[in-house]
Amino acid sequence: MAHISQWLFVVGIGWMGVAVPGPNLFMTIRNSAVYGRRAGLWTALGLGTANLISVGACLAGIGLFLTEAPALFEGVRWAGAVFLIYIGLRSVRARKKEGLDAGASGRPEEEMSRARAYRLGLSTCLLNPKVIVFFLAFFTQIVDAGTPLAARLFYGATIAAVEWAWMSLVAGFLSSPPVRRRYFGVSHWIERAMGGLLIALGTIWFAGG
Ligand SMILES: NC(=[NH2+])NCCC[C@H](N)C(=O)O
Repeated sequence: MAHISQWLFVVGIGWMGVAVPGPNLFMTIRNSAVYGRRAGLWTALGLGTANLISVGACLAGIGLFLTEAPALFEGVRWAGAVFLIYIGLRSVRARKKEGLDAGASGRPEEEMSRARAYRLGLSTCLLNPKVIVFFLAFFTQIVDAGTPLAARLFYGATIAAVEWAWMSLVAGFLSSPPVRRRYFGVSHWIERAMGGLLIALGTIWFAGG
């Protein structure tokens, strides 16, 4: 029973980390609002995969290595900042999409391949060094020192699943035909707004935030 309550605690902590607005969320909103359900769901899958990779890296001690080697950590942070600003700049220049229907079928209006959506989710999350820091803190401070490796793996996988599930819900909601019809005419503004937020985050990362 103690295990179930600890696991529920992990679900809660994971959800809190996931629900805080950040690049992962902005990328999910952008891709699902502009490119439709398929793109949103594949982005969520990419984010979930990246979480698993970060969990693995932390458990293998690579995470600690990253935070102990400031140059490496800075490298990831800078790469992440460049990436966010690049995607952000492409997004703020988005034009109104002419000649497309309101997506009643829920199909993507503009094509974004599954692979591209997946890669965007994966890179957004992998290039965010804070995700590694989150997992390190989680494994060293929240889960106690005596927690066996198998339980750690399971808890890490739980957090990855929470991220995947939450972002899939966001994507599913934004791309559902009734919701989509409401904002369809202004979806380029959603793309621009998300682009602005990505640029802002990238700039903050450059500044060391
Ligand atoms: N499991 C995590 N803490 N994932 C990081 C997600 C951070 C934040 N929710 C974002 O949208 O960027």
